[in-house]
Amino acid sequence: MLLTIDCGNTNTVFSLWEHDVILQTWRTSTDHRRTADQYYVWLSTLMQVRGITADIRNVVISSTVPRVVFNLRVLCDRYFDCRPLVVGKPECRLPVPPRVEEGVRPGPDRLANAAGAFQRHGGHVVVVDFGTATNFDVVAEDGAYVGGVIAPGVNLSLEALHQGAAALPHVDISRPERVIGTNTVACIQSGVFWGYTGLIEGITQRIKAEYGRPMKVIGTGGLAALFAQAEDLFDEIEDDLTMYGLRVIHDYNTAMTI
Ligand SMILES: Nc1ncnc2c1ncn2[C@@H]1O[C@H](COP(=O)(O)OP(=O)(O)O)[C@@H](O)[C@H]1O
Ligand SMILES: CC(C)(COP(=O)(O)O)[C@@H](O)C(=O)NCCC(=O)O
Ligand SMILES: [K+]
Repeated sequence: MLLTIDCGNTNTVFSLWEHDVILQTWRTSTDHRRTADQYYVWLSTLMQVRGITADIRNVVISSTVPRVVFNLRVLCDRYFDCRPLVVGKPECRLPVPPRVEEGVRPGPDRLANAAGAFQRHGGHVVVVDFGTATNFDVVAEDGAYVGGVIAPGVNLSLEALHQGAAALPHVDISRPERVIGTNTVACIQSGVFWGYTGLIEGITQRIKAEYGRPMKVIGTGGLAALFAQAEDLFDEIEDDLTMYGLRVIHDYNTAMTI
């Protein structure tokens, strides 16, 4: 069985695949101090709860936090008896290499998104990925990741307001009906929700204008659905896009070694 691991700056997500479908997905906070043994106890307990007896033999990792990769490698070696494919490392080949400036290392999450988006939609795609950062990943006609935009993430912005302004409380994101807030919380929610709606609209429009061809806009990450309520921001929402991209990269590497 294949395990795909998407480690972001906030959360680390594990998806277990049975053939072409994701059987289960589990999420834990990202912490580079977590050991291989801790991961395994956590993962095997969750599998037991679901009655899954998995024979994991293949693992693919995308990590935007380099430090956690060490313990994830130990997990694979000690418990799954395999060497994981780590996206961004030289031994992990990509179906289509990125076209960016010399020496730039695009986030592995962005490379996985590009691989997944190309497989599903062909090229000419913008992926809007709501994580710790809000990323826009541009995928060209041939499937190459060709760059994009990195904006501060929604929760990071909310947290920054709280940290930086003594009188502003911590607020959770939600969609306010009105733009003009009549209390502090409503004002913050409006600023962040409608502010990000404008950011997504504005940046996708500018990307399309610069790219010069019609493009599909795919939203992914936990908050995509919330923003989709606001306006017509996305052509599709695909929560599993990064995981699917990891699977595509795995299949490509397997085919190359046969
Ligand atoms: N459905 C949701 N509602 C509210 N916040 C969410 C939701 N999904 C994710 N988040 C928040 O969005 C932020 C980014 O989440 P995540 O996608 O896990 O980021 P990363 O991939 O960078 O680790 C986190 O602060 C997380 O708590
Ligand atoms: C922009 C990111 C921090 C987003 O990561 P995430 O929000 O998923 O943790 C990540 O893609 C990254 O570290 N990128 C490296 C720089 C680049 O992509 O150009
Ligand atoms: K991510």
